[in-house]
Amino acid sequence: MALSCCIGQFRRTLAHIHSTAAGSFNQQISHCQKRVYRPCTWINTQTRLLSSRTQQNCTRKLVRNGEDKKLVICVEGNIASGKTTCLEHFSKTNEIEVLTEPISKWRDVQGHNPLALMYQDPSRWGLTLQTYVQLTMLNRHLSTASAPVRMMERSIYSAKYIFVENLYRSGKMPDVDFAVLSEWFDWIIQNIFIPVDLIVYLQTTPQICYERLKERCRVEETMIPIEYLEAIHQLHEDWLINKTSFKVPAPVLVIPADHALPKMLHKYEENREKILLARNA
Ligand SMILES: Nc1ncnc2c1ncn2[C@@H]1O[C@H](COP(=O)(O)OP(=O)(O)O)[C@@H](O)[C@H]1O
Ligand SMILES: Cc1cn([C@H]2C[C@H](O)[C@@H](COP(=O)(O)O)O2)c(=O)[nH]c1=O
Repeated sequence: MALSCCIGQFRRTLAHIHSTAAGSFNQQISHCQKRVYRPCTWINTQTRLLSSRTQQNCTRKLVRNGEDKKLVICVEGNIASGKTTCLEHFSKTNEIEVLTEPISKWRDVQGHNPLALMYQDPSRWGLTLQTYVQLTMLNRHLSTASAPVRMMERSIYSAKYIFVENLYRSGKMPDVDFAVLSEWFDWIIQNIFIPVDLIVYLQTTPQICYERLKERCRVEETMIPIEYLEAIHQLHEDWLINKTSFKVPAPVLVIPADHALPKMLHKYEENREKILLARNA
């Protein structure tokens, strides 16, 4: 009842906002959020303001139309933990749309390979790669849904909480680079609605990932030492299991993923319903 009241109130506010001029548009939002938005084509045509299922107390963010209705599941895990293989499995289901990581873009942006550059010289190129990862991840999150359920590989959250954090903690990202990236990230999270209903965490041991990574043999990753995978593993554990590092944006379903492929496929089937019925209230 309270919710429908709130939605009704929100719709009235929305109708009012839509019917007002640009200046008034800014006023309406800043009244609520103490921030001023400059209306632009993208905002007017692609987004709307929404008091959504995760936003209360008059907090409003830019939202793409329909984004609040589809189910979003992010598959998280260490490098070579089996995320792509898991997504491939679920991609055979009609109502599921699968978005793999935009790694081809990280390997080729206008002829440059920021992923390779980052591995060659993280202090120099970490910011470059992570800025681009953040942009392409945001783009993935905001892309138009083509099915009622979206499963995506990683998220804008893990890019920041795992990879940027690791570069910074290991002394390979200068303070100023970390500060700039963090301000960008915080702005995005505070101002753009990025819904996640469930995180599926493929929990592996670093040694298993190391073996799978060697077997996959991606050229940029040939010099990755086991210590790097151990650090990435610990950051995942602290974020998603111990919950001692950063806010977790959705409930977490942990799937132990050290097993051989046939057993993993069986586990995915066992968890299918839990995954597809997830809804982050
Ligand atoms: N359960 C598994 N057992 C053995 N090898 C696996 C398993 N799952 C994936 N692989 C292999 O390990 C490598 C990494 O898997 P991938 O799905 O690409 O991981 P990610 O997307 O997490 O980096 C690939 O060569 C893949 O074929
Ligand atoms: C998100 C993210 C990824 N990377 C690197 C880590 C790996 O080398 C690849 C992703 O490979 P995976 O097999 O899909 O795990 O990209 C990075 O350096 N920074 C990031 O934010």
